[in-house]
Amino acid sequence: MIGDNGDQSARPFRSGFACFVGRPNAGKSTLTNAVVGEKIAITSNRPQTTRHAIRGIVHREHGQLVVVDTPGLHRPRTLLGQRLNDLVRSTWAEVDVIGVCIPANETIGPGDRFIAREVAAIGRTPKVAVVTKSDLVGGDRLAQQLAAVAQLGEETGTEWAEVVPVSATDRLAALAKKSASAGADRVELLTGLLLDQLPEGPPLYPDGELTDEPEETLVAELVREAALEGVRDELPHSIAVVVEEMIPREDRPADRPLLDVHVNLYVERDSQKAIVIGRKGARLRDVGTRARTQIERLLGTPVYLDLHVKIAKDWQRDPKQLGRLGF
Ligand SMILES: Nc1nc2c(ncn2[C@@H]2O[C@H](COP(=O)(O)OP(=O)(O)OP(=O)(O)O)[C@@H](O)[C@H]2O)c(=O)[nH]1
Repeated sequence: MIGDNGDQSARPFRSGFACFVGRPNAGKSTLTNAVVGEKIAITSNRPQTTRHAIRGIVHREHGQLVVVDTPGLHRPRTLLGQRLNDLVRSTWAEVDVIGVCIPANETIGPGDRFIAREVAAIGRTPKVAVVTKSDLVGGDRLAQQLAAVAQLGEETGTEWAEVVPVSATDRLAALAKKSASAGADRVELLTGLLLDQLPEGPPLYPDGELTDEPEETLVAELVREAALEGVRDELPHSIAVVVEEMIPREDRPADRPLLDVHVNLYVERDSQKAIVIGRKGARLRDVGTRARTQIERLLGTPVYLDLHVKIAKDWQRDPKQLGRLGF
């Protein structure tokens, strides 16, 4: 609102980058989606789901916040693991504010301390502690966790600019108009606090743009998300997805368009291929149906999804294959 309120109109426009860090499964991707208000990053209950630095863009009257989603930092066991860690560190060094995510329902452990120390070393970049998944605990436990997070800051030499509890899932539900709650509202509060930490500057992206990721990447991630559901052990890390082609079907009436989407899903071994495809192809059909629904929502057009499972032997350890698969 532009009025004659001196304070409001004098408020400078701020813009810049934020990232959420935290150990695997801390809720970083879900929080990115909740802050941006759209499904930009895929999520799953398997650790290390995130592989790409995906940006979501938040537009507010007085600022623009670009959220970069990074993988969780972890002990690298493969070349992919090493590259992911490098990606995380280089992202941290570039952003204007870091949100350190710590789940409300889990005791603070060595992983959180490791990350807090790493971010403390990044010097002057402001750090906001975000206590995620606040919906999973009661008020007493939440209060204890907030105190533990303050303590973590002291122990590791990290100076928290703010400590904020949030529920990203409640926020996403509220956005879908299903409910309202304090945890959901505090996502908006967090967004404001992050914006306050940004330098003054003009918008970095056009109004209304929610992400600068190419559509192909988002589509590939939606397919990977569908494929991850229900698979176990090492298989999630062995799945890579590449969109080969997206072309509008010719000879369709203008009011009934159809987009042909050709996707290859790579696994590392024959046995994994069999699991992904399932008995008589049942599992792959199911993955295709779920992915197609999400892709149609994202792109706003009916889609024909052509999904193939291929083997890229031991791709996680092979530099050439990593390159081809976009890492
Ligand atoms: N109840 C509840 N669950 C949440 C919330 N945020 C995330 N989760 C769940 O926690 C799990 C991990 O969430 P992600 O957002 O994928 O976590 P992440 O930190 O991005 O994980 P990596 O990509 O593996 O590093 C998923 O099952 C989410 O649904 C929340 O606010 N409340």
